Amino acid sequence: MNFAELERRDAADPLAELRNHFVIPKNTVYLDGNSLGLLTHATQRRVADVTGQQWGQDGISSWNQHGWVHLPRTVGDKLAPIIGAQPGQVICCDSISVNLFKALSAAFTVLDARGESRRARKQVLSTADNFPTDLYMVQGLQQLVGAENCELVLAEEAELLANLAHHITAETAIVMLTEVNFRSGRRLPMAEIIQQAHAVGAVVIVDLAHSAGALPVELDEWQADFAVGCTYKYLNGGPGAPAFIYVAERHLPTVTQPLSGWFGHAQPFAFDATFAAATGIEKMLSGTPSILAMSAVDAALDAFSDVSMEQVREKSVQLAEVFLALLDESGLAGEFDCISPLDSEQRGSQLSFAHPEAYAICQALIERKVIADFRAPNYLRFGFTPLYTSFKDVGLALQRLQEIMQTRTYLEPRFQTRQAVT
Ligand SMILES: Cc1ncc(COP(=O)(O)O)c(C=O)c1O
Ligand SMILES: Nc1c(O)cccc1C(=O)C[C@H](N)C(=O)O
Repeated sequence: MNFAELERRDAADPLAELRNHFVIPKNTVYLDGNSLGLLTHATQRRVADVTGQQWGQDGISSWNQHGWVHLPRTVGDKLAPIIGAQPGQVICCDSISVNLFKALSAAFTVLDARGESRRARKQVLSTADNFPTDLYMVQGLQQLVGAENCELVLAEEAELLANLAHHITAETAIVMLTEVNFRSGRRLPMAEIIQQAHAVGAVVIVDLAHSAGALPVELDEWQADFAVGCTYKYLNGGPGAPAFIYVAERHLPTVTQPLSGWFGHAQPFAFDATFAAATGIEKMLSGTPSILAMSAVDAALDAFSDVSMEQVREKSVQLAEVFLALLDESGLAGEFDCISPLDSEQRGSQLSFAHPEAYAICQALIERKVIADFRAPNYLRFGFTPLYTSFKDVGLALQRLQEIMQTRTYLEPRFQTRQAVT
């Protein structure tokens, strides 16, 4: 496949125009939207307006005048269709980690409301290579409430998939899974998993960090109980942008969560000494929303207003398929062990490869302005963001990878020294 063919694909791409909504770093092929999405022009303008006019001129009256006080819900409702949720079930706040703590605690209250005994049903099932913060949050809750009330149980992903019924049992309280694995890009069959969990009375929390904005998600249709996700990857909300939490409507009247801050109160501005939770999704809020960061997310979501997630998915699959075809043509496929499923149905919007020199190759790519990333111990990840990744980008990435491998530049000492944070 030559560059003429890649340019032909770009010309025929119905999403191609969306790239113009983004600030694309100069001469750069950006394949790291699975870690930090690019800035949109709309966000740049909004942040200028929120600082210049709203905060700068209208000041404190902006809480009402510019709807700051309702922003978590406004952004939640805007995000809802992207993750297959009817409005009123999603709210933007905090980080995934904090939202997981709230979701885990709330999930136990769903079981309490059914009269389940914590001691009989205390297991939180997850996968051993889930993103660590997810596991850490369960460990933190376990420490708080005691191992007799909450116990983290880990399964190997492949073993779990091979026999759901063996792992999800009457002792399982909560199944807490990330739909798309951050290392391998493997996508779990969430509808099937949720069905099995519900069949044995367990509650499900889905982490959508690597799904939201990258592929169609159907939380309502799946009958998911809770979900969390971030907005800084495929939703392009910006570094440290606030996350989101989904609670299925059927649970909203009864669930409670322990981080009962005043923004989760039914009447925050009554300043009552006693907590009384809001009745809707606002009950998942804790403290004051981060308005600058949340405004950035709000504006970034406009990029999704005229596209369907099916279109996004179709392009994502094509980008990855072109990447794999070009890798094959380059003769490098044998050298890079693809740890992502080769069946596109089973993966998210990234490809990951194991290579003993993955770190150095990644650094050499970055020097040539192909932004990929490295994950320990030896994985090279390439993320495809259909809103701004072009087919030509994929061709350029492969061309530069080929140069690096042929000239063995990655063996130069400067690429070999690992930085503490990548
Ligand atoms: C699956 C997953 N969950 C959680 C996180 C992080 O969550 P937080 O928003 O708390 O930093 C990440 C990435 O940073 C992730 O990939
Ligand atoms: N959230 C991140 C951050 O604050 C700094 C650096 C990277 C990240 C990430 O998002 C990592 C990401 N979840 C991953 O898949 O590796």
